[in-house]
Amino acid sequence: MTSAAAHPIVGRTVLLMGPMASGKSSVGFALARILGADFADTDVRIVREHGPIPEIFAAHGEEAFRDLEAQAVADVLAEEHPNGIVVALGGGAVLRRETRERISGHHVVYLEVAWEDVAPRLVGSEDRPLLHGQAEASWRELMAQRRPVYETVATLKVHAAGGTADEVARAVADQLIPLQKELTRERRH
Ligand SMILES: Nc1ncnc2c1ncn2[C@@H]1O[C@H](COP(=O)(O)OP(=O)(O)OP(=O)(O)O)[C@@H](O)[C@H]1O
Ligand SMILES: O=C(O)C1=C[C@@H](O)[C@@H](O)[C@H](O)C1
Ligand SMILES: [Mg+2]
Repeated sequence: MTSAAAHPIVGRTVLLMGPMASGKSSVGFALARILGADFADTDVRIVREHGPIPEIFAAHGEEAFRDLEAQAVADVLAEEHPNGIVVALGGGAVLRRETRERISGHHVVYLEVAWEDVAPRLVGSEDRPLLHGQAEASWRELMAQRRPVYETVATLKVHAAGGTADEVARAVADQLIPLQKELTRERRH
């Protein structure tokens, strides 16, 4: 494990973004451990406070879910995390402009995957209402709409299917740390 004092990400906020099943939650948890940072998952916070995501979609619709999600992101960013925090976002969180504005200035890591990578991970998935039981067609359609947003918002893009979640987290850390060093050096000059 990298010691918290030894790496320049300490105290920073890192947000993980990407499509359903790209590994935001699993990689985020592992990355927080590597960085010695706190971890939050906005989907988990919403479920804890408001109940299962499919029930929120069914009872109140997607926009109501997006309101809760935008608030969850705002709340986590307003908290004090002296050791830094890794935040797993929901797959559609960056569709909201207010969220894009709030996260700008932080590290936003795009976990890039293809359908073929995530298909085995989505087998039997029942907690993703936007897939409507037609996982491949729905996932591909959402990606066609969202890829340009992900590409625009990302400060770092990482291929997220070349190994286990722990290995992907290691790859993210290995790219984030020099990036932050570079940013810190630029700010000093
Ligand atoms: N690199 C990986 N290799 C293999 N399996 C993985 C990898 N990353 C995540 N998984 C598995 O894929 C599934 C989905 O991962 P995870 O829940 O982390 O994705 P997510 O991006 O948070 O999805 P969602 O948008 O629905 O929140 C989980 O069962 C997880 O264990
Ligand atoms: O991609 C999406 O729009 C979603 C992804 C999940 O993380 C959840 O936030 C929810 O199921 C919606
Ligand atoms: Mg997740």
